[in-house]
Amino acid sequence: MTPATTTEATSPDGSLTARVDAADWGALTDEVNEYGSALTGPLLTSGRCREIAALYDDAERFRTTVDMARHRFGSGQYRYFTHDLPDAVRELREAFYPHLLPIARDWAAKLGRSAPWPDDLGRWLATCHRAGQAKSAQILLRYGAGDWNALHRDVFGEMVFPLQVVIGLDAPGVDFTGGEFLMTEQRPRAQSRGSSATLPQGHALVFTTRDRPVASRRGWSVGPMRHGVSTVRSGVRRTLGLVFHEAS
Ligand SMILES: O=C(O)CCC(=O)C(=O)O
Ligand SMILES: [Fe+2]
Repeated sequence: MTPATTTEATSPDGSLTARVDAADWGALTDEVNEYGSALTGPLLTSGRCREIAALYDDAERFRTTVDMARHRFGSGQYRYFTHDLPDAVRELREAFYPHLLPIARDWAAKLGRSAPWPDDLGRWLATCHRAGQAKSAQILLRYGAGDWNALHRDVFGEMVFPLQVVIGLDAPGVDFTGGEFLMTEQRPRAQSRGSSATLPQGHALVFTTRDRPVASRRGWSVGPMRHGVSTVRSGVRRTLGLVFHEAS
């Protein structure tokens, strides 16, 4: 057998940017426009997922740890990374941004809103900082049996990017059961519509942060959305959350 090259051995999933770029962004964009969310397909190897999940125990990487039950956010724990992001997390966030940007701008145009997001993610983050949203919003989450995430929105102030990404780090049906990703969409003067997604290990889900344009008789109306996670029935479910604005 030919020995693996160094690159293959250390980085079997190749460049993360190349993996993100290789997703079918035309189809993903259509699906996000239709439903407010879409799964990318496989991006990270299980080894890479384990590596990222293992960061959870490295306390110095995080600025704060949230006990979800204490805040009545559900049950479980998550940790906010410091600005000194691990390379893989930084690369993934930067890789997604240019693909989400056209969707964000299109949504803003449909809703008659301003689109304050420059091509350069760093410049947008600097704008967030100047507006008083200066803390890292990138998180690692860990749910054990009985844990869940209440329906919510990751909005921290005026500075909002309308889409975000969550990456599954454990395998549903193998490492855990339950723990479906949940979304609701509020309809004007009607009851909400629910949807769910099983997040496979190493796949990413692109989803709506606050609201999205929904076709209505008179053009586009605002469809407010929330997301959360159903109760994990057994095992451990860990995820990486990428948000494209900063926290306060
Ligand atoms: O664990 C998940 O699937 C969702 C976590 C979440 O709320 C987020 O990424 O914003
Ligand atoms: Fe969230």
